[in-house]
Order: sequence, then C-alpha cells, then structure tokens
Amino acid sequence: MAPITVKKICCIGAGYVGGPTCAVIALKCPNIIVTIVDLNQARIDAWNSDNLPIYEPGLDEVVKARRGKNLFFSTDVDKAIAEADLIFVSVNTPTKKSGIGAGFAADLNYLQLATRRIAEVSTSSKIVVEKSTVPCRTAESMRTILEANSKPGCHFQILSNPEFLAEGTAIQDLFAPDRVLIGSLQTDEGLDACKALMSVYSNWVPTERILTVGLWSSELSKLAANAMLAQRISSVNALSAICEATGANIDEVAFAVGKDSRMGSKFLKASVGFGGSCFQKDILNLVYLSESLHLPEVAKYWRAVVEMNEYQKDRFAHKVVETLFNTITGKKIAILGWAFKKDTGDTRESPSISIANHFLSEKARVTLYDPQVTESQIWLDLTNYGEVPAEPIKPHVTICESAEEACKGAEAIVVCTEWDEFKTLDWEKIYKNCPRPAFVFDGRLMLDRKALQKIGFSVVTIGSGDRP
Ligand SMILES: NC(=O)c1ccc[n+]([C@@H]2O[C@H](COP(=O)([O-])OP(=O)(O)OC[C@H]3O[C@@H](n4cnc5c(N)ncnc54)[C@H](O)[C@@H]3O)[C@@H](O)[C@H]2O)c1
Ligand SMILES: O=c1ccn([C@@H]2O[C@H](COP(=O)(O)OP(=O)(O)O[C@H]3O[C@H](CO)[C@@H](O)[C@H](O)[C@H]3O)[C@@H](O)[C@H]2O)c(=O)[nH]1
Repeated sequence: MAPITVKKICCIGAGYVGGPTCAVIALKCPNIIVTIVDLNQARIDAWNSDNLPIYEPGLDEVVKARRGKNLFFSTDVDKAIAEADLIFVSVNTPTKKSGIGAGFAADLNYLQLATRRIAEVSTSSKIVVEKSTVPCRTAESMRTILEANSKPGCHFQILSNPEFLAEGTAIQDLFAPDRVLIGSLQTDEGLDACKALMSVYSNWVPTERILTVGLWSSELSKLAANAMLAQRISSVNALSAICEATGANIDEVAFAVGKDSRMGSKFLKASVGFGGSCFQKDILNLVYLSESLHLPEVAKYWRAVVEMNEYQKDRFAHKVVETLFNTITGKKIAILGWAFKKDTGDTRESPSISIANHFLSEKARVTLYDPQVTESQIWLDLTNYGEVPAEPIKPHVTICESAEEACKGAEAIVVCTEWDEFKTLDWEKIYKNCPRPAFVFDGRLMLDRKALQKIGFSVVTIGSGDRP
C-alpha cells in the first residue's frame, strides 16, 4: 500500500494540550493545514484574538506566525472533521463526579461524544488519534463506536499518542520532546497509520525519539509516567516531614539522593504539594483501573501517592496556624501565588486553593496575589465553581494587584507558587509594613532564607527543622 500522506489535520479540543500541540505542528509542518476546533465559542474567539485563552511562554509567537496561514481555530467541528485525514482527539477527561467510579474513574463522556461525531460526519477514511489521557484500552471502545456509526466505505485507524508536555514549558517541551510515543494495532493498517503520524513528527523530532509501541502499552505509559513523577514528589514531601522533625534539610537530602545517576536530580523539589489538572486525576484513574482488575494492593500503593499529597497540603496549612500561636482568627494572611506552578495561569487542583480554604475556615483575612490568574478565576476556585456561596467569604478575601499590596500589614506571608518575581520583591519595604513578629512561610523553598532573616523575618520553610 502507498504511504498515507497527511495533508489536513483536525484537532478536537482547543485547550491546554490541543492548542499548543497543534499550533507547533502547524509551525513545523507548513504544508499541513491544521484546524483546531472546540464547542466553546469564547475559547475559539480568544484563540483568534490578540489575547490567547492560555498563558504559556512562547505560545503567542507560534500562533501569530501560523494563524490564518495553515493554522485555523473554529467552532465548525463537523467541517474540520469531514475535511481532515488525521484527527487528534484532545478533549478533557476529568475525574468522574458521579455514578460508577465517582471520584476515581475518568469521565470519558467528552471523548465518546467527539468520537461519535467523527463517525457521524466523516465521508472518507481517517486516522483518529487519542491525544487525551485515557484509561488503558479506551481505543477499543473508540473503535466500537466508530465502526458502529460509520458510513459505508469509511474506515478508521486508531492511534494512541499521549502528550507529555508540562504547563509553563509546553512550547520548549513540544519543540524538543524527550520522546513522542505512538501506539497502534500491530496490523498492516495499524502500522501504516502509525507511519503516517510518524511522518508528521519527523518534520522536527529526531527519529530515535519517536517510539512506536502497541496501543495498550502507549495508553498505560501515559498514566505510568504521571504516577511515577508524582510518586517522586510525594516521596520527597514525605521526607520533608522527617527533615522538619530532625533538623535535616530536604534540599540537601534531595541533592545528595539526586546525584545518584540511577535516580537523577529532576522532580525532587519538596513543595506545598503537587497540583495541576493531571497528576491527581491520572493516579486516581490508575487506582480505579487497578481495582477494576482486582488488584487491590496495587490500587492501595498508588492511592498513597495522592494521600501523601493531601497530607502535605494540610501539614503546611497547620504549620502556619501553629506558628502564629495556634490561632489565625481575624489575622491577615497573604498568599503569594494562585497558579499550580509558575509560568502558567492554570489553577486546576492548585494547592493554593486548599490552603486558602483552610485559612478561611480558621476565620483569617486572606489577601491574594498571582501575576497571571484573573480575579474571576480566583472566585471560581474559591466558590468551587459556584457550589459554595461567595457572600460569606467575600468580606474575608482581598485579591490584590501586586505582591507588595497583598503583603501590606500581613502577619504571615505564605508563598504557594514559585513565581520568579517573588525572589526579587523589595523584602525590606515589605518588612517595614508588617506587624511584628513578621513571618514568611516558604512553601516552595525558593526564597533566600538567610537574607530574609537578616531583614528581621521569621522564616519557616518546608523540609528544614529548627533543631541546630
Ligand atoms: N493540561 C496538560 O498539561 C496536559 C498534558 C498532557 C495531557 N493532558 C490531557 O489532555 C487532555 C486535554 O487536556 P486539556 O488540559 O487541554 O483540557 P482543557 O479542558 O483545557 O481542553 C479541552 C477542550 O476540549 C473541548 N471539548 C470537549 N468536548 C468537545 C467536543 N465534543 N467537541 C469539541 N470540543 C470539545 C472543551 O470545550 C475544552 O476547551 C486531557 O485528557 C488531559 O488529561 C493534559
Ligand atoms: O520537583 C517537583 C516538580 C513538580 N512539583 C509540582 O508538581 C506539579 C506538577 O508539575 P509539572 O509536572 O511540572 O506540571 P504539569 O503541567 O502538571 O505536567 C505534568 O502533567 C502533564 C499532564 O499529564 C504531563 O504531560 C507532564 O509530563 C507532567 O510533568 C506542580 O504543582 C509542581 O509545582 C513539585 O512540587 N516538585
């Protein structure tokens, strides 16, 4: 059979993954027409404007370079599907909120609706690529849906091509990925489809970095990668508690451990806990998968990674209360950083949310500052998207335009996100405007502890105890 040439790509889902990934494909493959579609009109309007819907360093330049040339954003989902030879399905797969598996299993409703739409509007054969993170063997149900609803003569090949980009570094991750993983059925048709997708990536990714495996291995590798990354953070965070109790220092321990070439130094930064839309969701998904496969010990093992993360967030919030002489009622507490990590405006599962809720439940007055998160997003998070009434908390929360404003008069300054600008704040000036004793809680181990102590602050850091 002649090799399949990909000329038109459709990406369903213009979110944190679909947008950047397919914008980079458009940049690197000027001969391919890439159309990114979404049902959300406001999101598509933003992609077509000067104010992109997500903040990601380097993304503006990529989009501006190709938009209107071979990169298009549209809500006309059906047209883009019908015209494409290859379709990325990059829709959200959140944790189920109700029904069987609630709180653990992935909600595959968006994925299945998109799949059904592909079958219904396609008048020619297509390669359908699972880009969303899904449980192992999802491709099988996608195939059943496609085959049951397709028109005569339309054939679909399904590939798994999970995305490994991290927010905040998405563009550099996409430009130079550690690997691109493609899973396919090991049939002639499956392998041909795999070659077609490889030909897209090989426009910029070295061949040795494009890994081809079976479908189920590819699906499971994505969950496995996230579970093992999160496990490292929970391990280092568990050790941070031992450091605080013994006088050891977690940065020193992590440095020493990470020097072992079998382990490596990355992803060993103790913190207030991991956040983001993926780690917790994907581990819970793995827990559910393990339970469904009657592997309770395996499920218990992975669940502990999430439990340790909850413990770390609670432990940090408790430490603030304890240090402020066991009460923060009526006290002003400044939270610096609302995003789940620096260089993104994304707040999904951000530890700042749990920590702020903890302070509010203790009746503190909370001031907040984040350089990228909008005030309306902060309110959505604080009210759990409208599930918690805003009125009772409104008088206790102030969202500020700068870190300095948030810190003015605060009895404690709590750093929750490692934004670079927090390192270079005018800490002397901030100190002058704080009541005494003035506390800084560094939940990211990012500030110069000695310099702050010299100014007069009492500094409490995750993973370093007071014992000499
Ligand atoms: N965010 C990340 O860093 C990241 C990284 C790797 C993988 N992933 C995975 O990628 C997937 C997408 O994540 P995201 O963060 O981009 O989600 P997102 O919520 O930002 O974007 C998903 C988009 O899909 C749209 N959508 C849903 N159903 C649709 C349909 N039937 N037709 C058209 N549009 C539809 C939604 O409106 C939304 O805009 C998830 O499975 C996630 O686990 C995310
Ligand atoms: O040493 C570390 C590293 C990270 N974090 C925290 O862990 C969370 C996740 O960080 P990161 O993994 O950098 O960002 P994500 O965008 O969530 O990316 C993860 O999740 C994506 C979605 O599946 C995957 O594609 C990526 O490979 C995977 O790194 C954040 O709250 C970080 O602050 C730490 O606390 N310590």
